[in-house]
Formats: sequence, structure tokens, C-alpha cells
Amino acid sequence: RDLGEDMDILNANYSAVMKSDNPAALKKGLAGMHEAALDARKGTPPKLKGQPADSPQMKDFRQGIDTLIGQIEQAQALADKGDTQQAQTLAKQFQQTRNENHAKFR
Ligand code: HEM
Repeated sequence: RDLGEDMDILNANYSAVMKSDNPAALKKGLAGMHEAALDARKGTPPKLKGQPADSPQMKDFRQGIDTLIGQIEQAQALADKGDTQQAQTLAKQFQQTRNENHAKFR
């Protein structure tokens, strides 16, 4: 899957997460985001095409994805405890991670 596809999957699941009004839908959306983020981690932004995988910018890109993955996992832990409200509050913060990284890499 290419990075753009993973981003579209992230996006669709993020909408589902923010709109979800029941724990099952929330968990499903978070799981979808997690899977897409793991695949995105293997990708290369078109802007960085041709760079070696260990270039500073590529490392920074993966760091950004890792930040998102960490946040998703925190939200999953809350959702698993039944803390739906808290999980959604945390999910709002994904936006900042998205925006910061889009400014750099998109
Ligand atoms: C909630 C988190 C995020 C959402 C919902 C999201 C959503 C999107 C969407 C909808 C696109 C346009 C995809 C397309 O061209 O079809 C995109 C592109 C992109 N995003 Fe994200 N994104 C998120 C987080 C991130 C993070 C954390 C990074 C980097 C560390 C990132 C890097 C990129 C890049 C490089 C592109 C351009 C891909 C391309 O043109 O092929 N995104 N994103």
C-alpha cells in the first residue's frame, strides 16, 4: 500500500473515531488507525523520495508516525478500560500531530 492510501485509511478511521458514540465503533476506528499507521511507517513521503531510509528527514518522518502510534495506543488503552470519553478527548490531540507533520512532510 502506498503512503497516500494509508493516509486515506487513517483519515476515514479518524472520522469514525471522532463520530463514534459507542465503545465498539471507537475501538474499531482506533484499530483501523493503528494498522494504517504501522503500514505508513514503511512508506516514504513523495517529498523525500530518493532519500536513504536512514536520512535525518526520513528518521524524523518515522518519529512523527511513532508519535501518532503512541497516541493511538494510549487511546486504545483507555477505550479498553471503557473510558470512551477520555479516549475521544485524547483522540482530539491526534490533530496536532497530524498538522505538525503535514507541515513538514506533506
Ligand atoms: C490523524 C492523523 C492523520 C490523518 C487523518 C492524515 C490524513 C492525511 C490525508 C487525508 C492525506 C491526503 C492523502 C491523499 O493524498 O490521498 C495525507 C497525506 C499525507 N500525510 Fe497524513 N494524516 C495523518 C497523520 C500524518 C502523520 C503523523 C504524518 C507524518 C509523520 C503524515 C504524513 C503525510 C504525508 C507525507 C502525506 C502526503 C502523502 C502523499 O502525497 O502521497 N500524516 N494525510
